[in-house]
Parts: sequence; structure tokens; C-alpha cells
Amino acid sequence: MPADPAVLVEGLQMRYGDTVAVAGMDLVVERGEIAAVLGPNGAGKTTTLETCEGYRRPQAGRVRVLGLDPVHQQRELLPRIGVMLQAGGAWSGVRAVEMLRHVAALHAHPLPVEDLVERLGLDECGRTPYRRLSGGQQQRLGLAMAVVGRPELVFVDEPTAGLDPAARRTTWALLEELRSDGVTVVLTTHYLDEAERLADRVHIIDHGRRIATGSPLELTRGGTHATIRLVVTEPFPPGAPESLRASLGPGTDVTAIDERSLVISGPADSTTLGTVSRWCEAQGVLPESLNLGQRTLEDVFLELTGRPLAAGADEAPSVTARPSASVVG
Ligand SMILES: Nc1ncnc2c1ncn2[C@@H]1O[C@H](COP(=O)(O)OP(=O)(O)OP(=O)(O)O)[C@@H](O)[C@H]1O
Repeated sequence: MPADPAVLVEGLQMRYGDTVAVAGMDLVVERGEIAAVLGPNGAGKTTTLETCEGYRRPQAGRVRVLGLDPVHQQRELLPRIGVMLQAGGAWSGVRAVEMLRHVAALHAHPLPVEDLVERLGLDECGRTPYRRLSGGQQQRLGLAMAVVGRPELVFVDEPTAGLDPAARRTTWALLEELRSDGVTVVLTTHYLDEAERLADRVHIIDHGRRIATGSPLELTRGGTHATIRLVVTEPFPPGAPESLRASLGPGTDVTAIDERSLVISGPADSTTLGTVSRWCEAQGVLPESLNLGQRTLEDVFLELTGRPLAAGADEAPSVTARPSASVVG
């Protein structure tokens, strides 16, 4: 019989008073993969993770972690998972390395503390009380505490928020090493490069729901689709996006960016490029540039939600963007 997935979330609903934090979340994380839960501020990432970690009881729906119920089988589950919280997690007066040794001592087969300290550059602040550590040092200590017990599964919430580029790379390398050792990693992030670089599978979430799932390549490739950016020398005549969309036919989407540029999302082939070029001639506009580019996760989020990821959950939808990507998985 195949093993249970590392994480299984079905129809999870969570609210805080009148605020709906999670609105029917479905999520599957297979064992041994790095899964990134990507979404804007307030999308419900932390609440979902905290429910998987057993800190919150599902108000509706079902959550299983390593096949166990995180609330009712917490004693069985806790020794097998590592948790890096967004902030805190250590006593304020305790020295960094003492804290890590303490956590290591709670586990049967911990990683060597000194190695982790050196790996994560914590040697320089090993005797510093937790409350005096910089934000980045607290982040790295939090990660060390999450992995020191050799967990089968680690949850890391925004592992590189506020870290400098060198510390981000160190963190990524450690997470990749965990995966090579067969550890499942579930991380939340709103850094697109982090999700693209690290994750085997990305779950894009918005307003408490998963809206797309796939490997970074599957999500950005969108089948044979690509993004073509057209910039012309003079403003387009009125109705240009509609007219170009009609020329290109079904399966293609055209979004006006400003009066001289638009984005075409459609098949990346010579027919599309030829049609765009002939359309420009017919409209009497001269292309300044015509760039064919791979979609980014940012483009995917924009297409799915009509607003940029960085704008946050409450931003009004953009008037020019129109959803066209399909939900995967
Ligand atoms: N303890 C709480 N009490 C009241 N509302 C909360 C609480 N925690 C979260 N919320 C609200 O629930 C929603 C989801 O929050 P959550 O922290 O799960 O999202 P998130 O995607 O992790 O956001 P971020 O990226 O900012 O951490 C937000 O509207 C948030 O303001």
C-alpha cells in the first residue's frame, strides 16, 4: 500500500471572528518533495501551516500529516516534524547555541549541533541572548531548531524573509540538502524566485484557496503558451487589444499595458508572430520591440487573479488583465 502523502488538507476552513482566513483549502504534499505555498499577504498560508502543525484545530475539513491527525495524534506526530515559525519560538533570555542544544537534547538522534551552528553562520552569535539576535540571526536559529531533530517533514514559514543574499543562499542550500536526504519540506513564501528555485511543486493560494498547482516549469510554461510583449512607436488606435485578439483567434489573450504596449499570451509559434506583424502593418503602427518570453510565476499569478502578487490580497483587480491560465491539479 502506498504511504500516505506527507500532508493532506481537504476542504479546510478557518476563520478568526468575521475574517475568513482559509476558505476550503485542498492541498497534497508528497513525501520527499519541497512544496512552496505561494501567495500574497493574508492569503491564509500561515493559518494553513499552523493547522497542519497542530497549533490550530480545523473548523471544517480534514488535515492529515504523515497520515496522522495533528490535533488528536500530536504526541505521535511532533517528534517526526520540524517547525520553523515566522517569528519567535525561543525564550528571550536564552543564548542561541544553548537553545539549539536544548532542542537537540529533546530528540533521539539529533544532528551535530556544532555543524549546524557553523553551517548557518550562527557561531558569531552563539553566546548572544535570543532577544539580542538580529532578525536574520533569529531566522537562522529558528531553521536550525526546526531541523536539528532530523525530522521527516519540516514546515518553514517565510524562511528567508529579511535575510541578506548570502544568508538566503545558505538557507536554500540547507533546504535542498534536506530534500536529498529524503526530508519533505513545506515552505511558505511570497518570493517568486525562492519558489521557482527551490520547489518541486508550487501551490499558488489566494483568498484562502489554492488556485493553481504545478512544478514551476508546468506553471510558467502553460503548455505551449508564452508571453509576447509588443511595444510600438506611436499609440495604438482605439480598440487595438480587441482587434488583435480577433486576428489571433481562440486560445490567445491580449492585455493592454499602456497606450504603446500590450502583452499577448498564446501559442509561441511563427504563426502568432506573423499574425502580430501583419496586424501592425494593417493598423499602421510600427513595432519598436516584439519580445517572446517565458512566463514567470508573477505572470501566472496575474493571469489567475487579475492583480500582481506583490500588491497583496486587498489590492483592487487590474482592469487590463484577464484570467486565462487554467488551474492545474
Ligand atoms: N490571530 C489572528 N487573529 C485574527 N485574524 C488573523 C489572525 N491570524 C491571521 N489573521 C487574518 O487571517 C487572514 C489570513 O492570515 P494568514 O496569516 O494565515 O495569511 P498569510 O498568507 O500567512 O499572510 P502573511 O504572508 O502576511 O503571513 C488575514 O486576513 C489575517 O489578517
